Amino acid sequence: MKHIGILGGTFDPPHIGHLMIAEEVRFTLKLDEIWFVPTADPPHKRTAHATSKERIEMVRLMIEDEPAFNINLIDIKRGGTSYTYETLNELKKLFPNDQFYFIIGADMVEYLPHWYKINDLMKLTTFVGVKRSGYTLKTSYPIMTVDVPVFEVSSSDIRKRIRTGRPAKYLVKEAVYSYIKERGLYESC
Ligand SMILES: Nc1ncnc2c1ncn2[C@@H]1O[C@H](COP(=O)(O)OP(=O)(O)OP(=O)(O)O)[C@@H](O)[C@H]1O
Ligand SMILES: O=C(O)c1ccc[n+]([C@@H]2O[C@H](COP(=O)([O-])O)[C@@H](O)[C@H]2O)c1
Repeated sequence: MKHIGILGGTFDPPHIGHLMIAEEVRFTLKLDEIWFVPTADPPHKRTAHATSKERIEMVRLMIEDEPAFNINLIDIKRGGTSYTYETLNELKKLFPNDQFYFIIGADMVEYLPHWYKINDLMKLTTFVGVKRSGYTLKTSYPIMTVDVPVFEVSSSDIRKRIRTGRPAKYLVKEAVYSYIKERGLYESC
């Protein structure tokens, strides 16, 4: 049986906050692997600015040096709104012997009451909440928490920085930054 951490996200773009929480949770819970799962349409925010292909490529570039990190395209292949209940149902059918830990930042912990079929979803996975500036990990749902350094980095701030010509270079992996610049991503969004 493998213990697998899932980091679902829009990854528009993927940044060092994602890497940091994935590595802290992997280490603390002694997980075998972390799977980065890019969404098709995110359930609670507007569609991504970059295309699915671009977001997949950026995640690939971000994790290429890390053998314990993988990308899984289950949400993008299913298409439509990426409800985690559906993702976990599919994963449990495909990998019945493995145990999944769904990693979420505190903003998503606060949003848990609004998740699709949340009570059924709670039976399919263990949620692992991590701190995020401006949000609390207090919830009535039975989640685990892992202590992480608080990094204020967010994809929306990175997009805004690129649009307004402020520095974003060290908020993403070098290869991701080069990809963003080569393609001119986020310059006008
Ligand atoms: N700096 C961070 N610290 C802790 N958790 C984070 C951080 N950035 C993202 N996360 C978590 O990672 C998951 C995927 O995040 P997502 O891809 O939506 O990035 P984001 O930075 O939250 O994007 P945006 O700013 O566009 O909303 C979510 O559970 C989110 O809470
Ligand atoms: O299933 C839901 O209702 C639901 C609501 C909000 C977020 N999620 C999932 O949480 C992950 C992080 O979402 P986001 O929008 O912060 O990138 C991603 O995998 C989403 O599919 C899922």
